[in-house]
Amino acid sequence: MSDLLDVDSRPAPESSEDSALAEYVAEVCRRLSAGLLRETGDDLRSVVAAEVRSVQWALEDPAALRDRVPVHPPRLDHRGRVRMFTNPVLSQRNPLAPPLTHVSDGDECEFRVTLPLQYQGPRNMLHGGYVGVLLDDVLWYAVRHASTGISFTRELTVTYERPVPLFEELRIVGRVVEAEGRKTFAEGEIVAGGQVCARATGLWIAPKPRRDGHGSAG
Ligand SMILES: CCCCCCCCCCCC(=O)SCCNC(=O)CCNC(=O)[C@H](O)C(C)(C)COP(=O)(O)OP(=O)(O)OC[C@H]1O[C@@H](n2cnc3c(N)ncnc32)[C@H](O)[C@@H]1OP(=O)(O)O
Repeated sequence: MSDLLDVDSRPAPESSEDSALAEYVAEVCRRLSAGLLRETGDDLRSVVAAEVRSVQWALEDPAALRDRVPVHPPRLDHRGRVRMFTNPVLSQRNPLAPPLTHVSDGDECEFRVTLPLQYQGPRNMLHGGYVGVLLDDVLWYAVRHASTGISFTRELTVTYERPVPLFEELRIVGRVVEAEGRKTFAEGEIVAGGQVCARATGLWIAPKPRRDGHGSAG
């Protein structure tokens, strides 16, 4: 993940081992979610027992996760407050996030992900609402990358051209089309197997400057 999403460079107010533990437990939660939706009977019990054992193992042997470098440890903001990266699409520490892998910035920002069962809408296809969530986040990121402050999504139009598949790698791409004052227009798409499955266009607006000259977001 790019430094763009770091709140500050000050050290995380918890040990690296604890940050690694939190991200590991989030991974276990993701596997458990998929297992609960996939398995029944004895297989379900085996999956649950195996994942509970893996958390016990990580808790009982602090050295077990020594080689893992936390991706999103908590940070301190400029007022010294603890800031957790909670984003439900990108955060390694949030079990709700797949999370996406950041591939590149530049004229286009690109992320990749292979989505498991818990994101299913129609059989083997991504839920349409989550298609919008992915595009909102990646287009927001492209806007953030191209500008100095934080903007909020004002308008997002999604066109569903073909089903977005689960269980295969997706490319999610976003780019800025035009910037004018507080407004930034962006567009992007989700691509699977070389085919565009969904497109989005949208408008992001930076909050009005406060009287002290700062934006009101963040
Ligand atoms: C650090 C790590 C963090 C990491 C955090 C990672 C977060 C990722 C999040 C992904 C993105 C999100 O989900 S963001 C969350 C979802 N979005 C929201 O909750 C936003 C809710 N809406 C709002 O708060 C507000 O509407 C704002 C702030 C967006 C804008 O309010 P405002 O500032 O009062 O806007 P307003 O004056 O009406 O409009 C500004 C200008 O835009 C024009 N305008 C308005 N709408 C349109 C339109 N559809 N098309 C053209 N132009 C328009 C107006 O005419 C005006 O032009 P002119 O008169 O200036 O010419």
